[in-house]
Amino acid sequence: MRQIENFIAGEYVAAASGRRFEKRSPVDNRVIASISEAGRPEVDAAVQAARAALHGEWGGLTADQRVELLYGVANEITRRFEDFVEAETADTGQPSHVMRHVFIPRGAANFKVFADVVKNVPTEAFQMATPDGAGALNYAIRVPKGVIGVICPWNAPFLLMTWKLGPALACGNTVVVKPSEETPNTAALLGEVMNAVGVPKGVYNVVNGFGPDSAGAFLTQHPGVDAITFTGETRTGAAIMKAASEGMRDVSFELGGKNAGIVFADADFDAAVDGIFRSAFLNTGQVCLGTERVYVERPIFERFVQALKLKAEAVKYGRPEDHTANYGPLISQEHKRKVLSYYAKAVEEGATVVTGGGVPDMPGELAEGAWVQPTIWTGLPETAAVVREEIFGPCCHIRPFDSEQEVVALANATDYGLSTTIWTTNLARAHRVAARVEVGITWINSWFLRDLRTAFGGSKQSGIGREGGVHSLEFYTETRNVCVKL
Ligand SMILES: NC(=O)c1ccc[n+]([C@@H]2O[C@H](COP(=O)([O-])OP(=O)(O)OC[C@H]3O[C@@H](n4cnc5c(N)ncnc54)[C@H](O)[C@@H]3O)[C@@H](O)[C@H]2O)c1
Ligand SMILES: O=C/C=C/C=C(\O)C(=O)O
Repeated sequence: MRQIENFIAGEYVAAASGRRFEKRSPVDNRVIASISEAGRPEVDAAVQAARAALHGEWGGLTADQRVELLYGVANEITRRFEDFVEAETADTGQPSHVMRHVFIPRGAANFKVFADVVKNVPTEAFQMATPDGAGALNYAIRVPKGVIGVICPWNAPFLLMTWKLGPALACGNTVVVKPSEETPNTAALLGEVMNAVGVPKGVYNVVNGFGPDSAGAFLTQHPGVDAITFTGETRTGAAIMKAASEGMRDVSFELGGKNAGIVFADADFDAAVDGIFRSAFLNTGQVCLGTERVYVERPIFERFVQALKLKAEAVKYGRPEDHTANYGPLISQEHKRKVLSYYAKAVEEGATVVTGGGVPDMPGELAEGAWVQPTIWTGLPETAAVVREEIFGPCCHIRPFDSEQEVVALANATDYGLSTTIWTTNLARAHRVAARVEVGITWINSWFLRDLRTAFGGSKQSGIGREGGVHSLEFYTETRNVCVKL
């Protein structure tokens, strides 16, 4: 069984309280790790270490020197690729080939892309006239914001953590990370990488624990934290925003979604079925950008439902290292209970269960894991709880539509606004609909195709702010204007 400690000022340390909690495997519910739960003293020490690093060697580095170090971090992640794959699959139970091809490579990319952004982005300058005719010159300088609190979810732990660390460190900040209690492994491993590469002590710190009355709350309430970046549930975002209001600390939030997939009758049918299948069921539906509401134009509705059903019924359950498997368990027993409660609610609400709706028959010790069937419903009104609320499981409701106007209204009738995926071969319509859907991220004839230079974030209750490319600089730096009278 793995022992996971906190990582403070370059050292792995257990909490003074001696408190530990257990991590169970999603695959078979075995206890696989014991984790030290940081209390206020450890959070305090981590924030102080991060502050000291800002004023120490790290703060004295040039941008070029930081960029070199971050390239070193990316290369060391690549060198230890299999360790990261192993750590992430242990935590999430997802197929290792998905980790190998999608999630872990993004960890290295997240450091490289933001190193490049910081190296290449210009700062603004404005010349202005003055009454004496000599003029003045304004120019901007960017400075790091300071100590950043980084609060992470469990669904794509390494990708989502490094998506914040890359720009935070490239901009010269220091960080204290609170990984999800469900997925502490890769954050701990990254400490070894930082030390191996020579990132100064205190730049990267990790405190483990839960949210309320634990490391998450202690960190977000800590007055030594200058800004907080958070990915997770909208409800948690509200609690963190409250904490951040004390001291007027800035926040960047990537929150929940109830994303719509829109399939027009003229779409490339097989590509649309494949795309919606991936968006609903990749990572067992635990993707913030995933599709839980599917709208299909009436002429192809029945055929589409049948085709998606066939694919959902063909998933191969199995352990992460089983190369023939393409579908994993949910993250935890707790999440399994939540998803199954929605499966039951859908039936109570009068859904037609096209496929799934329960727990698969798993052999041997896998029967103890957090497995649920991929599930498709039809026939529910838009007011049904399973059509309105984020379930974060492998399920979707499919409804027919008759016009472009109708489907835009349906897609927008939600408090969330993270992403959408539109399938059509009519380009003019694709652009029209994309402009009218109230979300931060729209994919046309694709899904989760990521260019890390683009703006990423949600509208409405799906988030505050945008990260990605130069947009990340808005959050991770403070812009100062200098006005020089000539
Ligand atoms: N918009 C995006 O980019 C994006 C990406 C991935 C996941 N998500 C969302 O994340 C959610 C799933 O992740 P989750 O269940 O881990 O989310 P969560 O909100 O339950 O937990 C996220 C993190 O916040 C911590 N936390 C909880 N309460 C806290 C508090 N009061 N103060 C400080 N920290 C606290 C948790 O310990 C965890 O580390 C889904 O809603 C999903 O849509 C959004
Ligand atoms: O589960 C959510 C996945 C989010 C993806 C990103 O934040 C990203 O690709 O940068």
